[in-house]
Amino acid sequence: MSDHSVYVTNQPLRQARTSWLTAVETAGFFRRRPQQTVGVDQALGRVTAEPVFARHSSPTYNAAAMDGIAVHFLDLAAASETDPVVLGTDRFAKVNTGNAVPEGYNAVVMNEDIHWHGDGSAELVNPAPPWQHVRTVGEDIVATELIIPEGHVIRPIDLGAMLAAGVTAVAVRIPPKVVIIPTGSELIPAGQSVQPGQIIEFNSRILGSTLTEWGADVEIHAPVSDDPLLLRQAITEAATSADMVVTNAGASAGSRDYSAATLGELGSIIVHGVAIKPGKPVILALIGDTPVLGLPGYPVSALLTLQLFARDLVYTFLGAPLPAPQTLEAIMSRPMHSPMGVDQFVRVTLGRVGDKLIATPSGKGAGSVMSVVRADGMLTIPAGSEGIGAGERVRIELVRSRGEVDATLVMIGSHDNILDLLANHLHRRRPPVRLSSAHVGSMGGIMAIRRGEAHLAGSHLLDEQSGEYNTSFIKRFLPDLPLQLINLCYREQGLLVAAGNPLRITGLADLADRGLRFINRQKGAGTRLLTDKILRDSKLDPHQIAGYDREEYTHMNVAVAIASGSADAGMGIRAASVALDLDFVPVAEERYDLIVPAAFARDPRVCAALELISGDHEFQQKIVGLGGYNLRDTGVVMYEQ
Ligand SMILES: Nc1nc2c(c(=O)[nH]1)N[C@H]1C(S)=C(S)[C@@H](COP(=O)(O)OP(=O)(O)OC[C@H]3O[C@@H](n4cnc5c(N)ncnc54)[C@H](O)[C@@H]3O)O[C@H]1N2
Ligand code: MOO
Repeated sequence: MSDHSVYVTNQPLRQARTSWLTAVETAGFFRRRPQQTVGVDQALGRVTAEPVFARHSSPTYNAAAMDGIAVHFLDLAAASETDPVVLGTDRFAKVNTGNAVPEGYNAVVMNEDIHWHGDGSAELVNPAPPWQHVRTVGEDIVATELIIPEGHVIRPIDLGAMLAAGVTAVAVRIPPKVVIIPTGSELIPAGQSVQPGQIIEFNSRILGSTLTEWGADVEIHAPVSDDPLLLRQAITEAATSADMVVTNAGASAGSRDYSAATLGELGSIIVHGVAIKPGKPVILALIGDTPVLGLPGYPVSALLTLQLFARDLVYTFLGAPLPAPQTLEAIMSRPMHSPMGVDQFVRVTLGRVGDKLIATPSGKGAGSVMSVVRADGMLTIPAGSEGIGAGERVRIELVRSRGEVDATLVMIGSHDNILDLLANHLHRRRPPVRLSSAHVGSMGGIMAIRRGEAHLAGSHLLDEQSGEYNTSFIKRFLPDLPLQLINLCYREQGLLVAAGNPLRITGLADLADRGLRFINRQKGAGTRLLTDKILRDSKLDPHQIAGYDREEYTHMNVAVAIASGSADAGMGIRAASVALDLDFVPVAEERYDLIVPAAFARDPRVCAALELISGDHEFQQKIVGLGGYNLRDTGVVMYEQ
């Protein structure tokens, strides 16, 4: 193996795409375009390689379009209510819908318009225009007519048109064969128990299914461990047998990242390193005339770079048109910083609140699969921009339909485990309602309501002076907004500790005394205020608590930190301890309410949520099953202004 120092450049995206597509084209990749003939029954979703013309007309004969009698239209020319025409049995023929209209006839009269005489003759009171109720030869398709053009993705209706026109086989493109090679010694197959340092191999399925959706013929290679010889062997074989190869991971400059060195030896590297985030270390190479993409290991980086650099290749190889992106203009709910010189791709959720379409980042980190699961669209912050300000207009490329976006209920504020239940029950309704919930703490929710960016906010802010929940904060921060405060639940707050409470933690004082590791919630979270109140009540200084500055955004993130041993205790709801089999030291019961602005009280999405909360017994039983909830006031209006 040659010198392992790898030089990752930072090419602008546009330049990288141009060099890549030019190199692939020059190599002759797009000239291959193999084709085959398949039966129409096998043709759904395939791309036509040649235009399809009608072999014969449809209908192939003049067909009755109604049940009735075939007549000669001239015989009825003089018919009227006052002077009906009576046709003898030799002047008409009975026909059913679809029957051939016999020679000598050129119109059909419906049964409903015939008065039958006892001798079998037919009395008619209306004239008939020529070819009335007749589907004439070629009315639908005329022999030799173009049915579908070349480069067309065959749909169910196209199959019918081809068969109707006598076409039983069709020339289609052979899809490009793509071999995906996951790499990394840490990868194990899904379904096995995972040891520390091991990663379930799932990227190949994201990448493979995406390629399949585009029309490629995908083969997934078994994961190759970080061994340059094995990698070299796998890539060499794949490049011989496939039209395109995708390797995954080992793309950057780590001591076990062999992709670039291997591809450099086997072929030529066109690009290594693009000024995008995520996805920077992507490698674009050619082995002979076979494109090989070395995608970064992080799932979001891998998917994004596949979209940026493989999609055009698959569609062009197939001769199919690239689907046009669907875009929408939205308003950014919070500022997004972006490094200069880098095209940054931000996954966002969208929600229509009042007359505004609000975009909110759905999560960050190139390793966050859920940021893509949740996303409704993608925002690109171009290289020349330092970021987007809150309230700024942005153009979003949709990954979901507008209908789904419009059916989204936007809830911003405090996190509670009930929200996952709510999301599922709302989605079960017909028509479904999608819940987009951003967990930014109770104060964050109140502010989102103030800016008109959420339909609902969950809040559990205790006013220490009055001992009341939420009302004083609403009066202060939402003074002029007509709204209702509706109770969702009472819930137990306490210290989440490891199963069995091995450290015998009884309260925050134990943490201070024994130097145990705490994990906190973010500023503005109701749970954070509760922690601070308890510290004050117990005359403890936050500085005495190790980990006071370590912040998480949800109860479940606090719980998982304790379950994984990275902290000894954290404040949270009982349901989070139940969910992860932790122990729970109760501290307080608190009230959790929903702020419902009057402007949205009749919104169908809001009504659906409120109906579930206050009226659905099964839903309420599920809440109780989570542990630590009391529903004595659920659905009750606690305050109104
Ligand atoms: N010193 C530097 N470190 C890193 C740089 C850099 O420029 N200098 N770049 C960072 C960026 S940006 C990215 S993106 C990552 C990508 O690096 P690799 O392509 O070498 O990927 P790995 O480190 O091997 O893996 C990253 C991550 O993804 C997991 N993974 C990999 N394959 C799969 C799979 N098939 N299924 C599921 N998960 C997978 C892997 O286990 C790692 O956790 O490098 C940064 N570092
Ligand atoms: O490019 Mo990496 O994908 O930013 O994380």
